[in-house]
Amino acid sequence: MVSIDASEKPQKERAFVTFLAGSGDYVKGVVGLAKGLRKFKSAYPLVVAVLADVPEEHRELLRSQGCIVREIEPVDPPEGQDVYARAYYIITYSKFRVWSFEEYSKMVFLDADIQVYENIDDLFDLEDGYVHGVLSCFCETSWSFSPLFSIGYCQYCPERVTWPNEIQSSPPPPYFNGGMFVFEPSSLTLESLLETLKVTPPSPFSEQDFLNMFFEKLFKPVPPVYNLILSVLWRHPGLIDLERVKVVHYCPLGSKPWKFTGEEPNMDREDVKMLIKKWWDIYNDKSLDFKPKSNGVDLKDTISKSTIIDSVTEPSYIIENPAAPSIILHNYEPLDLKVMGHTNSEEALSP
Ligand SMILES: O=c1ccn([C@@H]2O[C@H](COP(=O)(O)OP(=O)(O)O)[C@@H](O)[C@H]2O)c(=O)[nH]1
Ligand SMILES: OC[C@H]1O[C@H](O[C@@H]2[C@@H](O)[C@H](O)[C@@H](O)[C@H](O)[C@@H]2O)[C@H](O)[C@@H](O)[C@H]1O
Ligand SMILES: [Mn+2]
Repeated sequence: MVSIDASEKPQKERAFVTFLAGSGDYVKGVVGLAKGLRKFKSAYPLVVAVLADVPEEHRELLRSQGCIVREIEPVDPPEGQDVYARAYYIITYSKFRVWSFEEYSKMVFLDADIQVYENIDDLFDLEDGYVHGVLSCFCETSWSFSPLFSIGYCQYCPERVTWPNEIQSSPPPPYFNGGMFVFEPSSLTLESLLETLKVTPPSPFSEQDFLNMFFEKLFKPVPPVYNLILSVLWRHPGLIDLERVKVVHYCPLGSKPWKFTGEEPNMDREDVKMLIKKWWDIYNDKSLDFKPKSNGVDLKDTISKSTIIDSVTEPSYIIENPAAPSIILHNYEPLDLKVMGHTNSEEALSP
């Protein structure tokens, strides 16, 4: 019997992974994310889990930007009334398929409406056996269905309200935003996710609610600079130092850079306009386009990308000279693995 000692066992790779559905403009988000990870010299590739409805032209565009495109089966939403905060949240359960990518030892999931503004490879060194993510803010009206919203509770300022006993004896467990999480792929975990989903009714934030319930005992918060939900800027002024933010999540309605008009509430803020421009600067930076190499020869010249890139309409929104961010707030320490020892939201949020 041939034995392979640990040193010979092929090291599994690490990778970032995102999710893409439909033939719309989210593909621009993935192109931007691929270029952002390249800009900040990430050591790991970007895998894109695509549903069958993503057109070949978009898949080719993503491959031309160095992405690893993997088609996944959709995950059907649980039986029950459609209660989603946004109608399209019905498709986001399909994110669960990323647990099937067992050729990777560790993955960092990033929504397609996320951009990185620093290298975040340190996330891969977080403790194994847990799901790591950034706490959600409960202050947007998208949370108005929740009693937490009614009493004004938010994880970003837990001391703001005294916890009324009539609701429950203590604040809820930490709850993370489903746009960024660190996990280890496992087909057993995927099977358990899917089996549990069958007996779990739908809820407003679909897969995000489900993942928080499923991983309640295995979730460890990381500092908000690793997934700045844009609305935290106006819901909690005085909390985040924009200069130190590593990841921006363009969540709020109207904040998707590829369809930004500046008309929705808060979209006329100088800090929002600055972050939209930062996104476009990366998206439009041709020096960040993927340059495949073979035997050291730059194959870029042999791939006629112009026909592919042009197929994605050029940016419809450019802001000239937005003001620099006017908010200088608490500094967050860069992710220090010792921080990973904390077990509650207060510790995770403490500067
Ligand atoms: O038409 C769509 C809508 C959503 N998504 C994917 O689903 C994620 C979650 O949707 P979104 O980011 O819009 O939700 P939010 O974070 O704004 O609540 C997106 O980032 C994409 O990765 C997609 O690919 N196509
Ligand atoms: O399907 C549920 C979605 O729930 C999350 O979006 C929400 C959530 O973050 C709320 O906390 C915000 O208030 C809201 O604005 C934002 O849209 C994830 O970003 C997204 O990837 C996905 O999981
Ligand atoms: Mn998102």
